[in-house]
Amino acid sequence: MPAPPSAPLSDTRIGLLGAGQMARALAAGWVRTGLAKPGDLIAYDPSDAAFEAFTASVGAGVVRAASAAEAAGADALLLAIKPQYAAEALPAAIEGLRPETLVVSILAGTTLSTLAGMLPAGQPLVRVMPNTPCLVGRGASAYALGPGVADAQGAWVEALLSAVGFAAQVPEPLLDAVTGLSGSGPAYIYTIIEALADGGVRAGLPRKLAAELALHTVAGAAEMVAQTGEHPAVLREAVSSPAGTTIAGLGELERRGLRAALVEAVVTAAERARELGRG
Ligand SMILES: NC(=O)C1=CN([C@@H]2O[C@H](COP(=O)(O)OP(=O)(O)OC[C@H]3O[C@@H](n4cnc5c(N)ncnc54)[C@H](O)[C@@H]3O)[C@@H](O)[C@H]2O)C=CC1
Ligand SMILES: O=C(O)[C@@H]1CCC=N1
Repeated sequence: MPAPPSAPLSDTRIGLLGAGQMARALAAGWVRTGLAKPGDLIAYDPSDAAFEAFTASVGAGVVRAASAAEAAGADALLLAIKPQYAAEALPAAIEGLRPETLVVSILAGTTLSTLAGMLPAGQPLVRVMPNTPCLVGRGASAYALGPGVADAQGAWVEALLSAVGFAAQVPEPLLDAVTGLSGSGPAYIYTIIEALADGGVRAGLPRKLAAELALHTVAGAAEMVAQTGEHPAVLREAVSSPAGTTIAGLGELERRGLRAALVEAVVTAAERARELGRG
């Protein structure tokens, strides 16, 4: 598990521009791990429904900012709006930004250079690609620091992301591939869990049991890779008896192209992130 956050981190007020799915997952994860108190989170979202869902997930005491500028007046500002709305939403936030406020963007595709062009010159800026399992402390995030980010600010971002899962610093050009793999990846795995359960039902299991077995099989297999450090192929071979059931099932996966489908899903999502970045 990640190291606990240090005391100064927990004193930082974080503004959020947008309080939707990903903002909620991060903020609830920070509160859950003790990194932030709900009252340190100041969110601006024009949607009442989004803010209500945010409060329900993160905890009573989160502050609803009356304007984007108010949220931007915190010590750091998380940009958690859709990439398509950035140009429209950012000017309202800029009024509240102080020159030293760290801006942390989770916008898919939108580059540091594009964001810098929409912010005051020299504003410290970090681009992050998190994923929704941050909500339960099992996120997978990567981040790239913009020019002018102080070492302490970089360390703060690393701590912020490590508190809710795995975090890695990468060169910015890799972030679109990160988006295709871990940003979008939870959705691929949910599909796999659902399909495994459907298979169980087709093979005769009651739905509830099939869903439980599918979930624990995926979680257990991931934990095996993590804890043994073995290559997945080695672990797969250990399940596959000669002329047994597994090799018969794996044959179907190969024939129907599961491996190629997953590779193409990641590559296509990464390309879509690049397209979003081109506007
Ligand atoms: N959902 C995910 O799994 C991930 C999403 N992201 C990124 O996170 C960002 C947000 O995505 P989601 O949370 O999925 O979207 P979402 O639609 O759930 O949340 C966006 C929120 O922004 C609000 N909003 C719209 N206009 C606004 C404005 N002018 N000022 C403030 N808030 C405004 C909307 O009401 C909405 O609640 C996107 O840029 C996406 O690329 C990154 C990683 C994973
Ligand atoms: O689907 C999307 O565009 C966002 C970015 C990564 C996950 N969700």
